[in-house]
Amino acid sequence: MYRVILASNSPRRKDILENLGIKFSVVTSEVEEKIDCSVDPYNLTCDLAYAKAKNVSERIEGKAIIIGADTVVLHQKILGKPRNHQEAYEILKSLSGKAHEVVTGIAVIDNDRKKQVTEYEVTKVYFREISDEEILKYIQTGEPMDKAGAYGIQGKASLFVKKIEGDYYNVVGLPIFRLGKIMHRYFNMNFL
Ligand SMILES: Cc1cn([C@H]2C[C@H](O)[C@@H](COP(=O)(O)OP(=O)(O)OP(=O)(O)O)O2)c(=O)[nH]c1=O
Repeated sequence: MYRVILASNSPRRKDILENLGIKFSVVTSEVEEKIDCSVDPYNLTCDLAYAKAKNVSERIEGKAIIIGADTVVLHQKILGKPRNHQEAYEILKSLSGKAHEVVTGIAVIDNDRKKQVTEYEVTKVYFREISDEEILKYIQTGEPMDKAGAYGIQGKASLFVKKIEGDYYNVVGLPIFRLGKIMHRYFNMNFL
């Protein structure tokens, strides 16, 4: 039986996988994430997800299936995590009243069979108009700072979301529908 390792520091990704009742361990990757806005954003998330999974696969002993992921928000440009409150304000202001994409790249590596699969998932998110006062109050909750696009749909930013098209879990950081398909199709593993 293969060990499953989640190569992520994100508590949200851990929660999503735990929800499925799968046995896995977490090993945080040592990849320093750099968002190069000149590259194709879909490839970027795949490359970063792969770099995280690969980094962990090189540091562990024994056979394992390693899962890495990377999430960005796309609205005119690639939006990662805000560096400070001012940037969080600017990002949220730009998302107000508009639709944007949340893209998560996912990489799965089987270190024994030297097999690897990388794909990405896109979810469209529609925000209502958000007033400056609401943006400032939201920033005070502390929610935006460790999240791509400066918001968490699973938290108080749910108040801003009119509708979404696609996988909700993809927005939270782990496209579970796609991951389930990859595991079944390429790694012969069934989460059910
Ligand atoms: C848009 C959005 C993002 N996010 C989070 C998911 C990711 O944790 C984070 C994007 O940052 P990532 O760089 O993808 O991940 P991470 O640094 O948190 O963890 P690691 O690299 O170790 O895997 O934003 C939410 O939790 N809710 C949301 O609604």
